[in-house]
Amino acid sequence: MKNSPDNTQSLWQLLTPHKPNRKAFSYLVLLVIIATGLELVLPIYSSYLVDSISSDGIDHIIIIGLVAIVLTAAFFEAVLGWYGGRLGHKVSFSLRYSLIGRLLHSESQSLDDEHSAELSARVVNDSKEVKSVLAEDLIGLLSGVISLLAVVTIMFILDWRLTLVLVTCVLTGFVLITPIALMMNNIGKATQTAEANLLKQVTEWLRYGKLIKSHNAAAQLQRQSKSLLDDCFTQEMRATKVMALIGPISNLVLMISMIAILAFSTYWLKQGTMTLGTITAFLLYLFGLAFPLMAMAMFFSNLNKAAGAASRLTHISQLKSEHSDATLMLEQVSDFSVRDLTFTRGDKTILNKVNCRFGSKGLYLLLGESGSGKSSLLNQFLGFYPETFEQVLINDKPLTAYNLLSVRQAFAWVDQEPKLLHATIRDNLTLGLDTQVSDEKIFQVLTVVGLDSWLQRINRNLQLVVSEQAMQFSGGEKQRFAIARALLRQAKVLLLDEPTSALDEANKKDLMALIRELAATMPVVMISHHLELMEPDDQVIEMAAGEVMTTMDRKLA
Ligand SMILES: Nc1ncnc2c1ncn2[C@@H]1O[C@H](COP(=O)(O)OP(=O)(O)OP(=O)(O)O)[C@@H](O)[C@H]1O
Repeated sequence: MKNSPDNTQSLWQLLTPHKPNRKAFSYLVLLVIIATGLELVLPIYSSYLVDSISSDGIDHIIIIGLVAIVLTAAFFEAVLGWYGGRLGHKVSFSLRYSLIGRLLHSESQSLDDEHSAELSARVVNDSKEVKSVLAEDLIGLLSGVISLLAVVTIMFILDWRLTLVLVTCVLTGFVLITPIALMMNNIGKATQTAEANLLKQVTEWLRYGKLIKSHNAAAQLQRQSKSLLDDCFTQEMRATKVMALIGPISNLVLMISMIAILAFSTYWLKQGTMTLGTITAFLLYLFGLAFPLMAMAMFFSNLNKAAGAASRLTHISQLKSEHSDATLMLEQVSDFSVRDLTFTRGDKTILNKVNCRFGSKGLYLLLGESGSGKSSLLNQFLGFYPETFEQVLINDKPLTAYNLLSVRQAFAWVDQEPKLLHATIRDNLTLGLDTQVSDEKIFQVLTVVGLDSWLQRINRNLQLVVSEQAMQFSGGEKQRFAIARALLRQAKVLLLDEPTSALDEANKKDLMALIRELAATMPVVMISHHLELMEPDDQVIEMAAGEVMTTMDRKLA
């Protein structure tokens, strides 16, 4: 993934559609002003309290006032934390929702070079960086700026000499801390990349757990994980070193400021040009300033991290979405074909000037050696490749004319290795269906595809979760299950990619009988390597090296 040249601009562009509305932002600013204001009132009130202590003690009303200010300040601080957090979480929700949508709706080829686990890590982790800069650091910055301006003004009114001392100390602290905090920028980006790599590898290894065990590769891969973990460790240690520097430097600046203020104020107190109350207020403001200053430094550091994350998320948010703005709905399929279709990937010509036509019913066998382009030809009808839409015709109209969703509703595709989601049997079977399907209908279809004994074995439990690793299906059962899923969609065309490859002779025969039954009412295009499956009425298309060699109604002798 490329980093865009201006990361901060990427962050802004990424957030623009998701940022809180003006009203919500105004409430946030109002809360910041109230909470910060109350915190600023406290030192002035304390100064007043100290100066009003006499040998008779102190007025109760003044103490009650102090408690009221402390409690109200605490209350508003809590409300601000809650409200700011909520705004940040909402932005994160909206951002993640749109990124997930973009990934799911993107043109399938745009993800060809990406790794799914890395993309997931981006959507989850990078958006977290963006959120924390909004939910936490932005509030810190706002209250920090307000505090700083207000405190310096109040102090200046209280005593300009001591203010000059304080401002000098604060500026020194800022000059020392900011460059160190900015070092976090590159570290943050490197940490995110290292973590995304780790997640990518671990996900892959867990997904193929049985392959790894069967190849005795567990120990080897665990050793490989060391270098990924080393990478994470190195970046995390760099961050820890920077943070370890920031803490003592802030403390040092705070201490020196305190000593300077105490020294000067004691001198001016002895001269009689300053009261004890003013000194109390200054010391409290000094403590109060430490947090906003740190928060401001953290904001700029985290802003850089978020901007780096945003440049990667922008890549996702700019993925090209599939075209589906055509309004013509595909209701019936009387024929479908490809005309002079050439399909390339990089330098490779996968399909070369292919012409073939399929009718409204019957079984079409797509034969050819491995790699001859059979699957690529079938995939053209599913609208995966916009560049060939004009050469793919349904009812003599190009694919561009049709609403893509209706095309995919009409063409059911059963993959060479049917994919089942980690979800219930019911959810797998009704994937993408808007209408409610009754249990009876599901049982009936499963029986039609010959899965009745399998159904008994799972106690007709449609809520059973299909596990990623457990073998709840044999190869043949999986194929049948995928065909049942296609039938439930009431598709008009069935595209089958080697459905018999995993089956023994008896199962192959049964499944072929089912396919032929279906082909009596609808077109079924089936990829196969097995010539012996052919029957007299089948139509055969033979492919070799991306070209159609023959299309014929082959009658067996
Ligand atoms: N997206 C792609 N990018 C690059 N090459 C591709 C892509 N899709 C297919 N190919 C290549 O095109 C060729 C044809 O692939 P295809 O899967 O269509 O063949 P096939 O006849 O169905 O093979 P098999 O019978 O083994 O399934 C293969 O060499 C494959 O590697």
